[in-house]
Amino acid sequence: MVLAELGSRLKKALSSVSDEVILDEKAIKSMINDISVGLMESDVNVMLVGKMKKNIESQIDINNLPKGINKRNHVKQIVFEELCKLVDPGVKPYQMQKRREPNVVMFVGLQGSGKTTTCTKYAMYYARKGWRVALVCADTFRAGAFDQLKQNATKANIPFYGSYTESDPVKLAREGVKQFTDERFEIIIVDTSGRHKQEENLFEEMEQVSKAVNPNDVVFVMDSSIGQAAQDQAAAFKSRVSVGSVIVTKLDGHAKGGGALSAVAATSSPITFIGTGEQFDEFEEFDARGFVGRLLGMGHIPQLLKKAQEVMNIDKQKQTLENLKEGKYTVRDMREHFQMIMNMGPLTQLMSYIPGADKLMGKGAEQESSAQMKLIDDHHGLDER
Ligand SMILES: Nc1nc2c(ncn2[C@@H]2O[C@H](COP(=O)(O)OP(=O)(O)OP(=O)(O)O)[C@@H](O)[C@H]2O)c(=O)[nH]1
Repeated sequence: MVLAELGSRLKKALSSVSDEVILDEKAIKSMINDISVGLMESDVNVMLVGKMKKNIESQIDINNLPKGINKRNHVKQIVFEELCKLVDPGVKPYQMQKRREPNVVMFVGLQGSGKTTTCTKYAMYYARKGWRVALVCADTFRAGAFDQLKQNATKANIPFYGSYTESDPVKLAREGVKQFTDERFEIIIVDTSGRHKQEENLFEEMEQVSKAVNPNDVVFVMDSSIGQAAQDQAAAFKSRVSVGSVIVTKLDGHAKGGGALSAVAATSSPITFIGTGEQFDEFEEFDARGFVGRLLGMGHIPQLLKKAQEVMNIDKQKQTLENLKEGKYTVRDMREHFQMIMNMGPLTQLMSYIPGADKLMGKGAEQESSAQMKLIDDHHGLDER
């Protein structure tokens, strides 16, 4: 689970609302304080935390609640909504469109933010949903960038375009987009160069590539380890190209993730996905309510259903149901079901969509179940060979 530390801190603070014998002003104050400290330890900006604190306080008048209202649920709901506001700028991101022209998406960000890896994760995400997706490498700055994209794309089975000899990123981007447009691809992803710092050369190159390919969306990829400094970085990129969405990476490894997410939201940029690991399936759609719900251990059933629908072959399921009615369930059926569950992503991620599952799965249990799933996976691999 991403931001596990912040999650357990927030859960503990909220559980005091259920556990206190008398829910009075003092108990509420202590809960708000605990939540604020937890957020600040996750590098959320002090001003944002202060604003959230005031908003919560102004909505909870514990001594004058209308009759019939469940005090504890009322308090929890207010806290939940305010936490959602911290990571939700309320701006709609670009939606892919099925039409004659392709959806061109340009990726920008600093070097090492995870751009190239994220391009592949993004491409795979849409390819799994049935879109015809291709990748263009317009990064001529970093030696080995094309090789990396080529390797990733080959592994993920995504067509790609790039060159070992061409040094003009604008030419490469234009040619790649033209080739895939002619070949009727529906989503063309252009990976651009990064630099160590936000510097003029990077921004100029970005603007030129953007002019050449006229993207429908510009995705800014940002490493969560920079915490609240994300606000300045996102604002700097936004001021030079029309950033339409943000992907925050490496949320698996950094305690400052909360700071990064809230800082991006503060620039009114919608976060569309988060990166939660180096593997291509460690990539999640970002939905503020679902994210906060999972952080607080409330789960997110709609997302679980969506994931199941993505990997399910409905016709096959109907057949299995018919077979089950007749009492037939073969080892092949069982293997297919295990495979389907594994295609839904890491088990720990799935469990976080189930309300209260965090209580059932301690850290040891998490590791054990991933190991068990790996065993099944290995066994399945053997079977295939
Ligand atoms: N833990 C973790 N590692 C990630 C994630 N996303 C990317 N990485 C790793 O971060 C490192 C840098 O990723 P790249 O994709 O090469 O970064 P980049 O931004 O394309 O770098 P340039 O092409 O040099 O601009 C690699 O080791 C990736 O495996 C993530 O969500 N979690």
